[in-house]
Formats: sequence, C-alpha cells, structure tokens
Amino acid sequence: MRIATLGPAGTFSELAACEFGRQLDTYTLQFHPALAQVLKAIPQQADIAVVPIENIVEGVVSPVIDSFVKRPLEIIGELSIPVRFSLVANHPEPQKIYAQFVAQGQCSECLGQYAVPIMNTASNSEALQLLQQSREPAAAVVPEHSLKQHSFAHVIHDITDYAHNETRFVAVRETQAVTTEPDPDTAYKTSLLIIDDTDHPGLLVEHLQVFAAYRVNLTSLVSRPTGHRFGHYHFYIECEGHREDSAIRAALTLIELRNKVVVLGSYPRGG
Ligand SMILES: O=C(O)C(=O)C[C@]1(C(=O)O)C=C[C@@H](O)C=C1
Repeated sequence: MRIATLGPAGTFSELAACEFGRQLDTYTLQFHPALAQVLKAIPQQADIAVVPIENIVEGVVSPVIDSFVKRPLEIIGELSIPVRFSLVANHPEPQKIYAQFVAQGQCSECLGQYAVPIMNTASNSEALQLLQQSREPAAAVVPEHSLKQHSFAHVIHDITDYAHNETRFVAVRETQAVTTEPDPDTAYKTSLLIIDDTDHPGLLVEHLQVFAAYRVNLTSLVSRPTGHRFGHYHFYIECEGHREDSAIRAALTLIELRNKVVVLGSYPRGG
C-alpha cells in the first residue's frame, strides 16, 4: 500500500502515517511538500493519504476540509497523536522564526514574546530545514521528536500553549463505489458534508433537529464559507454511527430533501 503524507520526513504527519501503516500488511511512505499535494497524490501516486484534520486547540485544518468540498475523498480511518513543540535557534537573538502555519497557533504564547517576523512554512520539517540553511540569526518551531536526530545551539523545550496538545489525522482514499457492511462489534464514526445550495432562515436548525429527532449524536460541526457570498456556508459534520445505520440513513434522507449531502465515509472511531 502506498501512503502519501506531508514531508519532508520528520513531520507529525509521518508519525501518524506510520501508525496507520502498521495496521496494514506492508506499506511504503511517500512525502509531499504541502497538504494540497498530499491529497492530489491519490490515486495515481498513492493509494492512501494521511492528513491532519483537527487540532485540539486550533480546531479544524481548514485547507483539508475545504479540499473535501472541491474533491470528496473517502475517509477510512482516524487517529490522534500527541503534539509537542520546541523552539530551536542558531543564535540567542533570532531575527526571524520559521513556523508551520498550524504549529504557530499552538505555540502563540511563546512566539508572542518575540518581536520578530514569523515565516510560515508548509510543514514543521520545512521550518527545521530552513533554519539549518539559514546564515542569519534565526529560530524555528520544531517537533520535540526532531531533537533526537538534530542538535541546536539554543533550545527552549515544550513551548506548546496547552499541556495536552493533540492532533487528529484521517486516512483517505479515492471514493469507492461499494460501501462495506458495518462490523457489529466496531464503534463507527461517519463524516459528511452538507453543501449549502439553498440558503434560507433556519437552515442549520432544521438539519440539527433532524439529527436530534433520530438521536444521531454529532461529534463535530464546522461551518466553512463557500467562497461565493458572505453568509453562505458548507457544513462539515461528524457523527457517531455508520452510514448504513437506520437512524443515520433516515436523517440523511430528510436532509437531502433540502441540501446536497456528501458522505465522506464511515470508519472505526480512533483513540
Ligand atoms: O508539519 C507537521 O509536522 C505536520 O504533520 C502538520 C501538522 C498540521 O498541519 O496540523 C500536524 C500536527 C500539528 O498540529 C502541526 C502540524
């Protein structure tokens, strides 16, 4: 199985991809420099992509949710991993700090103490590489685990804002025509998109009432702007249960009368 993920090597995405890979017989890992390219690798270059979808503090990774609206992929699994960062530097007074765009938000308290520009990178490994190449006084926000392989002149350990920082990753593949039957002993989650093509007062309330009426428990609800007009949103929803469960089927049949629904997949609940 070919698994695409965010690189270069050393990212949290690599850790998550390896954990998914361990559940398979064999796998090969391939790295892509940005999340959009990781997802584009399916199906020609890779069978599965592993991407971050939500951080416990920063919320959803919006480029990933937005990409599902443009090109729905099938979510086949999820898992969470602990995320801890250090600030490393080649000089006691860095003049700039390299930080991945999601990592920056998770280390805001520490970074706020530096009155220097933050240079956003596509991955944590890219931040580390740019620091290693820099001839000027610079620093980078890097994963704690990268300190095992690299040494730096100046290190501030554990700069993450929250002690229990975690990021949830999903494994996705090209959508398959056939749905697999649920295993009765497995607890599932289902991810779906409600595409807002007929905005009207009370639209979200109506959808939520349908889920409540069928006792479908939502575990995530995110509105993302459609990019067409202010006030128009798509909804990314996760709920407990399998798409083949009668309650979820009935709820989605009703919602589909008003809006387009795209089921992204039903997969075992991750720890
Ligand atoms: O750059 C990395 O190490 C990643 O795997 C990406 C990513 C993300 O985009 O959420 C993964 C985990 C952390 O939340 C920060 C960065």
